[in-house]
Amino acid sequence: MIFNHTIIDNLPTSSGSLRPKSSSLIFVAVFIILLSTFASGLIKILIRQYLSPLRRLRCPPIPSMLWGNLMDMHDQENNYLIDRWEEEYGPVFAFRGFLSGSRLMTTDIRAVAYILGNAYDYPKPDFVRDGLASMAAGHDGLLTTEGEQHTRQRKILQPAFSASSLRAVTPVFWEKAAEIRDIWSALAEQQQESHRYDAKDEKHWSKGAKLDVLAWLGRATLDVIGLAGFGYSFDALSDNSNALADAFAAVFATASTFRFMIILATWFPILRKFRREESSEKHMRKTIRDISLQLIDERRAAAQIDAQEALAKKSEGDIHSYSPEPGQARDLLGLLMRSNFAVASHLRMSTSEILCQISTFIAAGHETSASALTWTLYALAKSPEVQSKLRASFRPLQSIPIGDPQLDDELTRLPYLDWVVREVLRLHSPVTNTMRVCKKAHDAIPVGAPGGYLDRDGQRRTSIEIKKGDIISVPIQAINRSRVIWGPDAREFRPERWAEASQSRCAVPGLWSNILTFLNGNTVNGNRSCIGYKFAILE
Ligand code: HEM
Repeated sequence: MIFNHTIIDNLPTSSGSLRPKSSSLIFVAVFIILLSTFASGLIKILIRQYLSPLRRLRCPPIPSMLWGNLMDMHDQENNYLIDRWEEEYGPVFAFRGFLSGSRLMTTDIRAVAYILGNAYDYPKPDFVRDGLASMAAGHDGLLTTEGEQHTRQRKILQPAFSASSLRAVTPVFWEKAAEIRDIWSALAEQQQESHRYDAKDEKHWSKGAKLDVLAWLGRATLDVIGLAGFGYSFDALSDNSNALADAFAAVFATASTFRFMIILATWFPILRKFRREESSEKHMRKTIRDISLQLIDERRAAAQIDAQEALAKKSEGDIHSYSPEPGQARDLLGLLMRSNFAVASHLRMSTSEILCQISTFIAAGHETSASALTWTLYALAKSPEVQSKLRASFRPLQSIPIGDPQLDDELTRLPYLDWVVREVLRLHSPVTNTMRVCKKAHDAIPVGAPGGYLDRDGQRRTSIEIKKGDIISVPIQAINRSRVIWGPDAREFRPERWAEASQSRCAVPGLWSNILTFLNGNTVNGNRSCIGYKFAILE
């Protein structure tokens, strides 16, 4: 009886009132409420985990009852752990999460297609959405919304990624590519000069220069999304100590550290409120918010006139179309602002939604592209013969000046460039996996592997039983590199594979190029594929 004991402890020993101190009572009451909330939460988790049909799946050994396989998964290099598990347990198995709860992991492409094709029945788990929302100024951004709100937002934003809209932003890619080329050339020159000066040793020339390529490309892609999406100049490349670029780099670097608090907050949402926020994160959020408000303010008047003119010209039926008028801005900000004044509710976005979209697109559109470009340079540096072939394929285009649209067209028609881009994005997917949760009371996910898979009791099964609340991991990178799917050389960087008919017939349910890098979806039950994939490929 902790409660009584505490009250008795509060009784005055000599004279005075016999009433216990009210502050102690409140403290004890709060403590008991917290303890019972925690205990009932824990019991619920344990019961749910015990009843989960995923317990019937085969699973790797569990190194810790508390953290399951989570620490091993965090520490693995390049997702090879998942490859090993797939080799040992087949395309359908479970790994263990917090308190050893079973989570589904599947590389079976039919099962993955089913999960991604029913995106509103299999959304991102709440703890993932909360994490993304904290980067994106709230829960109203495209990455985190669900159902009708998500469908509406995607329809409004889609025209920003049409062929003609992307053609209009191509000069930004050229401009930033030239800028980073000049910066790197100058830095390399400086380093070589200093080597020569310091060591007076010609051999240093052959060592080349050291550059933090990922950090520089992060700055370049931040500039690109700012200009191409919102007509805003972050000047991250030209400003050596750009605070926003540094803040983004710090946020993404800390996101990759294993933190017990994050795991606990997965299951106890109240703890998310006490999450220690890095100062870089705070700074990033505040800067983006200030910039977004400034952008909204600047474009509000123009958007209002745009919307009124469109309304005056259109008949009632036309008001329900999504396409901007000829001459109207098709960049992201233009579409967002016009939607703020839309008459039809299914075309309208609130100011809070617009604020979230701006930070969503800045975050989703720049780190992923920087990572893809860094891996491209890495792959080319490791394969000098691919580098030579690629360079040779560009030579015939040397006479076409940069800025001439013919050059853009010719580049998109170069087969070797196309294979290199596909191969980098297959082998080095910047998003290595994603998570989903089952929202249906019960479901059976179909499996395509011939003969199905073996469960823990050695029984063959052709579908995966799953219950509401069960968590699924979609291992994007493991599927892109699976030897079962791509053959024995799956982990080699070999652009020529894309010339072989067998590869293009590969049945991975990806949005682009039969790889899972940009995920997939369908318009009926949720399309969560990357809306910016064409932008990224051009970039
Ligand atoms: C190589 C670069 C990129 C890669 C590998 C990539 C990959 C992905 C992936 C895997 C998703 C799905 C995430 C999930 O549901 O779990 C996604 C979603 C998204 N991406 Fe990309 N992305 C890239 C570039 C871009 C760019 C350049 C933009 C914007 C200009 C962008 C904007 C978005 C948005 C807004 C979503 C959310 C879509 C939705 O849920 O409806 N991405 N991306």
